Amino acid sequence: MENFSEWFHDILENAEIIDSRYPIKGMSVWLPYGFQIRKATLKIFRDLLDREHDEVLYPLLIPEEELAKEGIHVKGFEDEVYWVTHGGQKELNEKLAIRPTSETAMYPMFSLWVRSHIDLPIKQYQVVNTFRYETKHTRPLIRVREITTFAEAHTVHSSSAEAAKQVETGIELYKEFFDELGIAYLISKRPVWDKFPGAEYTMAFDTIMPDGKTLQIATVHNLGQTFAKTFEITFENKEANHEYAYQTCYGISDRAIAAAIATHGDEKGLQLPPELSPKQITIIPIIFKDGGEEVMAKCLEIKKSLEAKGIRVQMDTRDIRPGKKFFDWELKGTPLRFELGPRDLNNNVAILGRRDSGEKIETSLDENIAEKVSDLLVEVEENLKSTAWAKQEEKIVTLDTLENASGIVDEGKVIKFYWCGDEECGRAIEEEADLDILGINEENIETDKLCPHCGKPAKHLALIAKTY
Ligand SMILES: Nc1ncnc2c1ncn2[C@@H]1O[C@H](COS(=O)(=O)NC(=O)[C@@H](N)CS)[C@@H](O)[C@H]1O
Ligand SMILES: [Mg+2]
Ligand SMILES: [Zn+2]
Repeated sequence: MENFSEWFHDILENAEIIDSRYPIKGMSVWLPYGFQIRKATLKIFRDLLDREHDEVLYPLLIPEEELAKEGIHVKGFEDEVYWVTHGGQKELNEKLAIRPTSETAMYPMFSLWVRSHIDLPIKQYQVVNTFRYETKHTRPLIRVREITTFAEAHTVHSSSAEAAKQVETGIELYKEFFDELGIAYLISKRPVWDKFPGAEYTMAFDTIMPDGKTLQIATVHNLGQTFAKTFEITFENKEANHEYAYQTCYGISDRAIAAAIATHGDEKGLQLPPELSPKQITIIPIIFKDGGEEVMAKCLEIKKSLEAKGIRVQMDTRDIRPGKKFFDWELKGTPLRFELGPRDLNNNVAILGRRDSGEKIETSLDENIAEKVSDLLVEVEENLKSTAWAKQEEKIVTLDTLENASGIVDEGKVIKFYWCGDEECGRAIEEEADLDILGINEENIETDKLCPHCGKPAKHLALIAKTY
């Protein structure tokens, strides 16, 4: 893990997650194994969003006129938008943007739908691919040009308070989502100069990758009435007056999968929380020349009992030596394995192996194996999550001064510091340390400490780091 970037690229290839040799920079192919992980991730995500959102689907293409309507928004994306200019041989009379995100696809429709406060709130989400002509160094899953797993939620409200509350709901949903992926995260309010184009404020989730750099894995934006004014989304309120609506939007992407791979992976390869892992246990019959049939029969019986309990199980019956099988499934990150040989059968025992702790647990075959496996899977899930949070805690240092900030960050740390919150000061801090202020992690704290840069009274605890 010393060279995380190399480890990350290798694991995507060796565990057959994606193939980034697709002949367009920043675009890759989801391979079968990776696709199953993506599918499991989206199932977790949809189960959460479906609690109070409607899943929908909007067109990929956006008329230039709509994309350009909101000045700050289009400014923020003008260097990243891909355009469609032709239909067949014919040049289109209006360029069409390929969605970099879908505000300008959705909000003209909201404008058609919203008339009265009884039409509100609208809470929709879609899981689509979006396209951004990223000019910074692209990396598979981390900074891509086709964001294949862009899950964007957009909500419309009849009051500013309700929109602010929805931002909090979005944050809670994402906390649950990342908790299920066992990913540790930091939540901060992005500095004003780094918020989403057109938003009033942006709340962001960052995770500390093994190399100490932080990755923005989700954002929740309070859009205020800016887009409602641009797209004429107005409603008749209870007092029969017309008001502009209040909006939020929030999203995650392929980075959620990148973060799960990075968080739980190790020198042996991929490691996945049981909910994400395509298979949760591999049964490995240890076959010698004699006693093979009984071993196979027992293994099949165990496989059936696991499947009956809804456990995703596979049996590795390849004619290769067991050690190679262990290696392969450790590389693929399968949480558990079940080994059974003729001698074990005679002693009426089997071995359950844990990928996370390396533990080998001798188990009587008279036990309820399916129950034991279910319990172990819960233990593995808890262990992976608590390990991730412990690792994150180790990487955060709270400092009174930013003197040696870049040196400390180079050791793979994230710095929490007392900040005045002023933009000019913040930008100067970033400039001097050549780092990014992630934002305010604890707002309006009680402290008599002074801002390390400008000496004004500190108002918040902020985070600063090297970022992806
Ligand atoms: N090039 C990229 N590759 C992978 N993920 C990305 C990329 N650009 C953005 N993301 C992810 O997508 C999330 C949402 O993107 S965003 O620009 O911050 N916000 C929006 O687009 C809003 N419409 C909410 S969906 C980001 O928090 C980040 O995690
Ligand atoms: Mg970007
Ligand atoms: Zn200051």
